[in-house]
Amino acid sequence: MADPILSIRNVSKTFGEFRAVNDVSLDIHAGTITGLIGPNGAGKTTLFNVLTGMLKPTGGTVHLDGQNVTGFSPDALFSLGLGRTFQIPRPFAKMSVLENVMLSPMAQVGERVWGPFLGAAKMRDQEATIRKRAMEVLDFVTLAPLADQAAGQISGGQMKLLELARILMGDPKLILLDEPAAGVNPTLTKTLIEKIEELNRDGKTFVIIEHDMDFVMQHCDPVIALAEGRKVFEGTADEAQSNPVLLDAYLGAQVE
Ligand SMILES: Nc1ncnc2c1ncn2[C@@H]1O[C@H](COP(=O)(O)OP(=O)(O)OP(=O)(O)O)[C@@H](O)[C@H]1O
Repeated sequence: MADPILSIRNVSKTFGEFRAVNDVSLDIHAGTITGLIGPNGAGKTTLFNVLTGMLKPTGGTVHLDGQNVTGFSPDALFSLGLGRTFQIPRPFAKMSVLENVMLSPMAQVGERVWGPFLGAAKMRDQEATIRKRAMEVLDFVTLAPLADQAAGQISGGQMKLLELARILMGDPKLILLDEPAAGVNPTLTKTLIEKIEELNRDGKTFVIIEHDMDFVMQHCDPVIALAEGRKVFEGTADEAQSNPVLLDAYLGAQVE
């Protein structure tokens, strides 16, 4: 098998005495949609926070495409092609949907790098380019009709699509989604899944935290389970559904 796009070795994160993530090792392979499951408090979001540079691990290493990126900042990781969305989206509520996408960190990186060297006309050109790209991305996630609406006024599901649009501005190769389907109506969930699968066919790799087991079993492979900070299962969706321990402890009635 090809080298993993993301390689996590013995990663731990403690808060005081409490081990939220405990010695987790796993590989994410390019082109997959990995489902990360586990009960509340298992450490899934904490692991995402470590992988995306929002928290520094207490121990262990993270390699992205073979490069040791342990402890890198979220900006640096985003520049290297790692995008993530949050369990609860936090758009700039008073700005328009389009402005939120135009403010994506990747567009900002461009501005930081080029801004001081560009004349006013070139800056306008660059803004036009960012605007055009933002509209394309909004069109892709089906939000183009809402481009001028205040981001605080769209639905929770539309905010999740907006988050996806923001990270797509950076053209990431690896996308981590934290509970994309939570609180989203079935129609928008369907749209979101279609977009994830389309992006995946185009070569993007996903890791998805999700409590909705139908979502995980139908769209994720492999499936990895955490419990009390540790990795307790790794296998295919079929194996997950027939694993007695997992079924009993983490999937329960949801699968039946
Ligand atoms: N900043 C923090 N300080 C102290 N404890 C924390 C902090 N962040 C998370 N924890 C604790 O770490 C544990 C793991 O939390 P985490 O949010 O990673 O779990 P999760 O698997 O994502 O849960 P959920 O499915 O409910 O989102 C929880 O007990 C949580 O209270």
